[in-house]
Amino acid sequence: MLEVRGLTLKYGQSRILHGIDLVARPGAVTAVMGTNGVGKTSLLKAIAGRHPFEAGSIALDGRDLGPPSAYAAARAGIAYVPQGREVFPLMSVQENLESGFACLPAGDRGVPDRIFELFPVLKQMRARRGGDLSGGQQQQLAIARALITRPRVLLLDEPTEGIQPNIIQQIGEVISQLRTEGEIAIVLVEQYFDFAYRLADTFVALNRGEVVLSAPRAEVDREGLLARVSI
Ligand SMILES: Nc1ncnc2c1ncn2[C@@H]1O[C@H](COP(=O)(O)OP(=O)(O)OP(=O)(O)O)[C@@H](O)[C@H]1O
Repeated sequence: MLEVRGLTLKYGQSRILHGIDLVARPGAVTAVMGTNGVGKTSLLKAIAGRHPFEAGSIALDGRDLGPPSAYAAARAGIAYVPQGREVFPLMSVQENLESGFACLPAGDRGVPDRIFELFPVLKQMRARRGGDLSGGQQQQLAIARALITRPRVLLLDEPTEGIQPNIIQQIGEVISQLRTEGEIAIVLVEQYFDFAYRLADTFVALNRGEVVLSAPRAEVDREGLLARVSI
């Protein structure tokens, strides 16, 4: 279980996150929602060790992750799929997948068949350069690369952004499968409301760097949530 407590984060003198609490459980999708600029990406970056935070703590299964470090977070089991995907354009699909090995012990450095079961298109395109894939295929590659690390937490930053509907559906199916398997805590930052609403077990709504709603699905009214996370 991922536990974020009292997280505050600054860019220069501007405080962007003000004491965020968030819990994400294995086998559940925690959707982090809110309008542009409320701090969703900053929160994921902090959890992934990509940006220092000012105060607060991040713990995985009761163990504090300590000072922010992308490598330490990845080693601990936190995988991050950034907004914009960050696929290496000149490297092949296979090489992009293998770049996920960096945080794994040598004995675990193989691409499991499971990855190609989840994303069959990547098997066909193994030798193709990352930059030559469509946006949707790149998004699938970015998720696959994150799963290579056998994470306990999967952070997804706007996985549907700029992607055509049939691939959005496939990505939704993969997220559902991962949830059903129950091993991974999924934190989904998403502006496509219906996509997030369909998948999420818990909703966390942010406004101006603060949590304004945190509730399980059963306690959330769709229209009320939509009003809170829309402009
Ligand atoms: N590197 C940075 N330096 C300074 N300010 C930043 C930086 N990155 C983000 N910000 C600011 O921090 C605030 C939160 O940004 P963040 O990207 O976390 O929001 P967001 O909710 O993910 O937005 P979006 O939905 O548009 O991606 C915004 O006001 C943004 O302008």
